[in-house]
Order: sequence, then C-alpha cells, then structure tokens
Amino acid sequence: MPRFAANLSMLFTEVDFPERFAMARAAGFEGVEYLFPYAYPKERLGQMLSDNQLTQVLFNLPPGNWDAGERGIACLPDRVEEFQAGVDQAIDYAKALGCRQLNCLAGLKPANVSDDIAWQTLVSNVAWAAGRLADEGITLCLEAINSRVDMPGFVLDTSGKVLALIEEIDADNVRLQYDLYHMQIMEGDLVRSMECLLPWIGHIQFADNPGRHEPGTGEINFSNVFAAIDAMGYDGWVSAEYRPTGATGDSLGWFPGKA
Ligand SMILES: O=C(O)[C@@H](O)C(=O)CO
Ligand SMILES: [Mg+2]
Repeated sequence: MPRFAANLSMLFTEVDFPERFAMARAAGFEGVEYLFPYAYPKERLGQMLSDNQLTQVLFNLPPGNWDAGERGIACLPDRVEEFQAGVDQAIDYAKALGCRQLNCLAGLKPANVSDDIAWQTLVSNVAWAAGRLADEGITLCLEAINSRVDMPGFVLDTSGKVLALIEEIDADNVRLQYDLYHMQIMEGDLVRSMECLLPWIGHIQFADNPGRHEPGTGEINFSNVFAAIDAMGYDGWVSAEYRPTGATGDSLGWFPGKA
C-alpha cells in the first residue's frame, strides 16, 4: 500500500491542533501535513513531531490573508516582495521540521490583472522560489485546485496548467501536487492521468467526491486507485486530506495502518 500521511488541518479536528499529532500517531500514521505552520513556533512543532515520531511531509508557503479569502499570492504582481519573504519564512520552518517539500498556492486571479500578467508573475515567482529551495534540497510542489466547487478563479486549476508551468521553469525541484479530489472534479480518468503524469508528481492527496469526505462516501474507487498508485511505482507520500463525516477514527476504514 502507499505511504499514507494524515492532513491535520482536516483530520482529527475533534481535538485542538497540538493534540492531533498524538492522535495521528495512535491511529498508525507515520507522516503528517497541514496547511500552515506559521501560527506556532517552529521549535514547538518540531517537538510535537519528535515526541510522536512523525515525519513532516509538506506544508504550504504563506498564502496572503487566508481569512480574508486569499488563496496564495504567487500570481499577484503587486505582492512579489511579500511572496519572497514568505518563501524565506517557509524555508526557515522546513529546515527546522526536516520537511522536504513545500506547496505553493498560485492564488486567485484579480479581475484587474490580465491572464498574461498573472501567468508571467507566477512563472517568475515560482522560478525564484525554486532557486532558493534548491539551495536547501527542498522540492516546490504546485497543486492544481478545482475552480468549480472550492476555489473559483484559482489560476492553476488543471494538471495541464501546472505541467506548462513546470516545463517553462525547467527546474528539477518543481513538481505537481496531484490531489485526487480536485482532479476528479476537473478531469476524471484518475488512474490513467496519474500514470501519464507520474514523472512530474511530487505529492498526492485524496478525498472522495462529491463532498470531500473519506473514501467510500462518493464516486472514487479507492481500493483500485491505491493499488494503481503502488503498481505505477509512485514512492512518495499519499495524504488523507478529507473532512470526516463523523469522528476521524470512524473514517479510517481505508487505512491499513489503523490501530
Ligand atoms: O487541496 C487543498 O485544498 C489543499 O491541498 C491546499 O493546500 C489549499 O487549500
Ligand atoms: Mg489538496
């Protein structure tokens, strides 16, 4: 089976964030991810990881003002300085937490910015970040996020757009974050797509669709998909990023490491 990780921004939310690490470990996970670490001192997060023998699999670059609806600033021409400062902050946390992959949220395109300017800003920011991360041996992932249900206006909403960006930047440490939930909404044909995209995939996440809940609540055949991920030779992490319909513990029927 794939190497499964737990997304602590969505799983185990029945307890406060610091307590989710122990819950994940008790359930059998060896890796965790979450949206953002920045509200906590890196030393405290490092302690929670080591106390529970957990690997920090991934987190996101600072996204701008998340609570105000921003979903990344990498495509915003008037926020380049802030983007670069965010990359440096993320590197600081990643080094402290031993995290080898960061996700860059491309952002929502403002109405007063042209497609071309947003794209050129994104290319230039990602190229700059890739250079900084390469110096630290860190991979930069770019996630394709659905623009139909969750993030209308998100600049990178298909795997094709992420691939075009990766090709334009041409750096070994820039990879696609393939989230099965978003890709089911936007593209479908999940197994065949992952087989084709495999050389560029750096990280995988999943939830069922519709609803973004645990496997078995929607239309994706997860036992087939997980078997195919193994068969195609993907050896990275596969993170559970879904909202459990009930208690998290009751949603883990898909997880072979369940205690
Ligand atoms: O799929 C998602 O929503 C996340 O992976 C993310 O990082 C941004 O919300
Ligand atoms: Mg995701």
